[in-house]
Amino acid sequence: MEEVAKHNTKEDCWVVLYGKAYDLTKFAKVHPGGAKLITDAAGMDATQIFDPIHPKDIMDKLLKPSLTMGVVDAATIKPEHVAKIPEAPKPAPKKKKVDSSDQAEEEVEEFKKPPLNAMLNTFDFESVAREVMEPQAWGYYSSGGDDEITLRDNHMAFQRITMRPRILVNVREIDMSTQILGVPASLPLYFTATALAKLAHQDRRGDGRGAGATDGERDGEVAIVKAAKKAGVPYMLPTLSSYTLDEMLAARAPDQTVFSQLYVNPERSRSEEYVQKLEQAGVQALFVTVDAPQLGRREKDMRNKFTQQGSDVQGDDEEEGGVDRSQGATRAISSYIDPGLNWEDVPWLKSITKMKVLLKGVQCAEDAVMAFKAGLAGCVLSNHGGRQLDTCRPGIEAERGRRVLPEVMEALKEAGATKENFAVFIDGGVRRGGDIFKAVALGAQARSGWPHVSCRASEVCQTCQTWDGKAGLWPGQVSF
Ligand code: HEM
Ligand SMILES: Cc1cc2nc3c(=O)[nH]c(=O)nc-3n(C[C@H](O)[C@H](O)[C@H](O)COP(=O)(O)O)c2cc1C
Repeated sequence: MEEVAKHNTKEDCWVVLYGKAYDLTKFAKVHPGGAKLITDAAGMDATQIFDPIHPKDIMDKLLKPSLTMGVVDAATIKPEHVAKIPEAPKPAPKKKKVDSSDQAEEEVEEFKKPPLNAMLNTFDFESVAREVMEPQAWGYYSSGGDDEITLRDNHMAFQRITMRPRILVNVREIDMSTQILGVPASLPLYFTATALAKLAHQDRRGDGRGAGATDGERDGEVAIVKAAKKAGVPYMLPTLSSYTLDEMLAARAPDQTVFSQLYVNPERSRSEEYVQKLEQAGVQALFVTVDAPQLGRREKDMRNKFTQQGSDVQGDDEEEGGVDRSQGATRAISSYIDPGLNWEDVPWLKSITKMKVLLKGVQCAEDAVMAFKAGLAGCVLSNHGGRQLDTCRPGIEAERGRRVLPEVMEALKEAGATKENFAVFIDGGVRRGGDIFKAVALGAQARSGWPHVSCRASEVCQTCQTWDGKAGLWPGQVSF
């Protein structure tokens, strides 16, 4: 460790991860999370801060073997060598007035997490998550592209769709079970792929009880695999997971079927290898993400990081400063998501697997029809939860002149597609059961609900003010 500690500058940056020292000097400059996260740990053991974010095998996948400088003797790692998560400024705790006989005093009100069974919908979960998650992780989870117009509109579009009930229908027996791509599901819903699940389920307080953790566990995607089994719905494993693929697959119950999301790597052989592994493990369907060829600009998340890392948005360092850093990230992200992927690659995608291949991120009728004609198994109408290109239409949009799902369904029918030969899914803004109902009624086959919290109530006040004149809560929010 003494040897590693000598390489403790931006220009000469070695970092220890899981007992091995890596020379990250060059890699830091193209690191999608920004150089600072790595150079701040120069000469140190960064395992503690790395673990909640990345799978253990990411170095083997992305770094040249020559950058592994050697194995570090654990006995030589002293507490001062261990890089710690910087203390993030937490929002000031809420205060309440307490009347005493003399004067009104202010008392700090600690946030108490309500019991799980008091959280009834995703708005409730979001309210709690905002309080208990680390601000940096919350920034990553809750932010959308640019002005977050699409992010908000995704749910607003559901609110614009109103019910027209028919009466005197026998609803004594209700069965919501269905099949999603041949996989039985207890209701028409699957858990979609979301990167970096450990960020919401980690131990960052040093007391063994992390933000979302119950017994000091940090289960991330592994917990979602188990929850999907319990709920009887499929889960789409993310490519950019915080657990390794093997760990996620091993968490499955013997009879559990999962899907997988795929970001196509510019080195196609890497994707081929990944897909083969999925296929061998019995994964049923491959959802290729096509709406993120370049990284969306999440300004709230960026601002959050800068506040916490104490760097200047107009920073003088090309790699670390606000705008430049984000462009650095955009350049770097194309090192593992191929921005050149196009329709001519579809035959290749179909040729590398026997799994059903679908496109995730289709946003208009023309592309849905092209996917059908290219012989794909289906598509997800999605704008990536408003995290990529802002001002896109919500997949559920049904208003005249802006329609997406109804337009897609009509065009597909005209092109000869049927429920049996082409599946249409939808995601974005699904926050409660009624939303799933609306999507199914309009023709989609399943809704992909976000397994974590996904209503952006934090941003809602503004929206609410314009929407119903009341600041604060959406209808149905916080009921405890
Ligand atoms: C001190 C060590 C590290 C820390 C604290 C760290 C932290 C982060 C964070 C917070 C992000 C999310 C950025 C965003 O979405 O805005 C990120 C992204 C990323 N990092 Fe790291 N990282 C570290 C080391 C590494 C290493 C060694 C590699 C690869 C060998 C790596 C590869 C990536 C990749 C590919 C992404 C983009 C995809 C993703 O979000 O998973 N990182 N990193
Ligand atoms: C924190 C977060 C991470 C995500 N990561 C991925 C990802 O790695 N791959 C992907 O295809 N979609 C990703 N998505 C998009 C989701 O799969 C889905 O399209 C979107 O969240 C649906 O909108 P909703 O958040 O309003 O439910 C992510 C979404 C969130 C919120």
